[in-house]
Amino acid sequence: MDLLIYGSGALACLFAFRLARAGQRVGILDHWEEGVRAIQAKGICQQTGDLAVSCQPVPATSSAQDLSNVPAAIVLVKSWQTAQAAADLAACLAPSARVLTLQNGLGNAEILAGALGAERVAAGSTTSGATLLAPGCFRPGGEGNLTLPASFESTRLCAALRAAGFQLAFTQQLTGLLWGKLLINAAINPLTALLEVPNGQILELPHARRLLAMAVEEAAQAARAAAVELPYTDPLAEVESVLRRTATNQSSMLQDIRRGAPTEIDAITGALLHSARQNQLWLPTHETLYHLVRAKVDAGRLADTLPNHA
Ligand SMILES: NC(=O)C1=CN([C@@H]2O[C@H](COP(=O)(O)OP(=O)(O)OC[C@H]3O[C@@H](n4cnc5c(N)ncnc54)[C@H](OP(=O)(O)O)[C@@H]3O)[C@@H](O)[C@H]2O)C=CC1
Ligand SMILES: CC(C)(CO)C(=O)C(=O)O
Repeated sequence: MDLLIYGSGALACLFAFRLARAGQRVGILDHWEEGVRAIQAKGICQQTGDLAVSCQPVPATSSAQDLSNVPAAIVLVKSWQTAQAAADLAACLAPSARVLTLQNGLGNAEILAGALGAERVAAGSTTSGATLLAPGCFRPGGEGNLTLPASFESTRLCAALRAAGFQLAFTQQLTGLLWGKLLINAAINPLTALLEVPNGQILELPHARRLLAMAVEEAAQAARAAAVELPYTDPLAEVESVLRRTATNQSSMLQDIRRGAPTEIDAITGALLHSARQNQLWLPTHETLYHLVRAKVDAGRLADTLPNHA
């Protein structure tokens, strides 16, 4: 295997499918047994808008002990699973292996670097979207950008991603890049999760659009207070463009809410609020969105414990 995708959720399936379709020797490692079993049985299946399904065989395992000397990996699990990913990768990577995280939120690269060494780990960012329809089966949610640190340009990982058709861009401004994605996620994910709408609907609902604009303005203020230069000049135009490009996608936070899983609200909105607080900045819209998402998750858990009166 030349490249390991750590994860078997929506985006992990999208990346592994495209790499396998391009003839790359890609494999999957994840602890989600149902996802791994489905991929072992049928491969990774992509369903497109016209309901056409095509499947690619991809080797998959739920145990790092099945792997050794893996030369490169991309981490595509949720931020609460990053510590587990770090421990697994430490057990199966080759000493010279490079690891790329494309996860949302802040703090993932630091967790991986703690276990693997900072020189082996880099964080990038993607605005591609995908929705998991069933274990091992995904629907792509629109073409996005894939931006990587300049230090990654010559790696075999980039060659594999290019061969799979990903459009790569490179940056020296990693903090700006990660904050650029943080702002997009902090604006889109909580709103779509709370309203339970696909990304594009936010643009159709006037009050949601107003909240989006308020969230974008506050996040841009937090970036300025942290002396971070965002990778775009007009944050609202950028967020609206992502919404249009991924209009049919269910955001990853909405997908979490729908299956009663933990959300990435802490790595996204929590990280933004933390930075703002350090700079004595108050972000009322994000503070409210943060607590509403937490309350919605708690309410969902409570509902699961109540007797069914139907
Ligand atoms: N999806 C998207 O469009 C995008 C996602 N991202 C980021 O990429 C990273 C990966 O996200 P994403 O691909 O959405 O992750 P998913 O939620 O699809 O998958 C992550 C993990 O959740 C568990 N899981 C997934 N689906 C189910 C299910 N139906 N039932 C039970 N468990 C399930 C599995 O692990 P386990 O059982 O161990 O919990 C799986 O490995 C995140 O950081 C995300 O923010 C970034 C851009 C876009
Ligand atoms: C870009 C976006 C909003 C696509 O859905 C995403 O990153 C996510 O869902 O987490």
